[in-house]
This record gives sequence, structure tokens and C-alpha cells, in this order.
Amino acid sequence: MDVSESVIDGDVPATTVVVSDTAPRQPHSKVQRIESGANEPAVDVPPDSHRDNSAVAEINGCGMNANGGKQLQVDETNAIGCGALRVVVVAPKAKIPTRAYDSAGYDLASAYPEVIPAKGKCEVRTGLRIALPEGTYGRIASRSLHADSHAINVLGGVIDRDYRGPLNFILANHSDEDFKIEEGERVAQLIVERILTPNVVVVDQLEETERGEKRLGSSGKKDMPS
Ligand SMILES: O=c1ccn([C@H]2C[C@H](O)[C@@H](COP(=O)(O)OP(=O)(O)OP(=O)(O)O)O2)c(=O)[nH]1
Repeated sequence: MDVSESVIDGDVPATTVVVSDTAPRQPHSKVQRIESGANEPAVDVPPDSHRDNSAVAEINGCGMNANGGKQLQVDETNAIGCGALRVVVVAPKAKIPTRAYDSAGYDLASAYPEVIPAKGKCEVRTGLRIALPEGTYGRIASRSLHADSHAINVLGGVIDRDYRGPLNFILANHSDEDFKIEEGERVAQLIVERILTPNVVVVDQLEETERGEKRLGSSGKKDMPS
């Protein structure tokens, strides 16, 4: 996808820069200043900022155009309607989450170099803040590559739709060696999952089922030779 940036009107604040398939590139854009931590200065957006991702962006996902939510011409197989994943970049070296191939997850990169000590853990800062589409939550998951080769996995990782703080996550290193993370290295992925949020109803009894209270491998036991 040949992405370019533009300042748009409408749903998105005028100071917001979007990644879009169709919008012309603007010469220079001032990024919306937001409250940020000491390590997350608000940044100016240079013309080619989509290259280093120092921009505020709305990511094209689920067949919806980032440009004001208008529908893009999309492959029918990808035409599942949902709102955009909106991203504010607050660290100069932050990377906008992207999907490789038709992956479920948007890769998340660390905006800072880090070292996860052997048998230890570390908070990774993406330098981003996000707003998830209605009816979804975000789940930060390990990248299979790191889980397999270095026994790295994500702890926690539930991102509420209404959360507006820094998008950080905890990586645990279960191996015997320190794990170095380079600035800009993709070390996790964000999966946007649809959710149901039913009312909680207190009842006296629950309906009976075949499983009942059986658990912990009970379904396999009946097939085992005695
Ligand atoms: O890996 C994570 C986990 C959480 N959060 C943020 C987003 C999430 O919406 C918020 C709260 O997370 P969660 O609901 O898992 O934590 P809690 O301990 O239940 O806190 P709260 O009472 O604030 O919901 O913290 C992250 O940025 N990264």
C-alpha cells in the first residue's frame, strides 16, 4: 500500500494526520499536542513522517478508509465493516502498527531500546496512544518468533476501548539469557477482538449440562485404557 499523509476535516481533529490510500501528501503538519510522559515528547511531523512513523495516524483496517471513516474500494473478502484503529504518536521513534500479509495482529514496536533480564520482565513502551473501534478490545500477544526462539511472552495485555494512556506492555523473558530489544524492533502484536458485554444477572440456579462440574482433562479420560 502506498501510504501518504494528509490533514483532514470531519471526525478527526484538524491537527490529526492520517494514513490514507488516496489523500495527497501535505508539505508539513503539526501534530496534535497531547499530555505525555517525560519520555514521550509531542512531535512535529516532517513530510515523510509515515516512513519513521512520527505522525498521528488512523490506520486503515477492516476495509474502512482512514479518511473520515468513508468506505474504500476493497476486496470483497475484506469488506467487514468496523471503525478505524486510531493512533496518536507521542515518541519520535514510535512505529505505527502494521499488519504483514493478512495477519490477525498489528505488529507493535518498542520506541526505545530495552533489555529484558534473564528470568525477568520489562515494560515496553510503544510511544503510541490508541482508540479502538466500538465493540472491541485490544489484546497484546507475543510474536511467535520470540516465543519460540527466546521464550518471550506478554503478561497482561488487555487494552480497554476507552483507555487513552500510553500503550505499553510487559514482556517476560523465561530464558537464561538477557534479551535485547532494539529501538523500533517489533516485539509484540495487537489483536483487535470483537467482544460482548452482557448485563450481569444474579440467579438462584444454573441450567444443568452434560459437562456439569467436570474439568481438567475430564473429556479425554473416558478414552483412556483403564
Ligand atoms: O499490557 C497492558 C495491559 C493494560 N494496559 C492498559 C490498558 C488497559 O485498558 C488498562 C487497564 O488494564 P486492565 O483492565 O487489564 O487492568 P486492571 O488491573 O483490571 O486495571 P483497571 O482497574 O484500571 O481496569 O491498562 C496496557 O497499556 N498494557
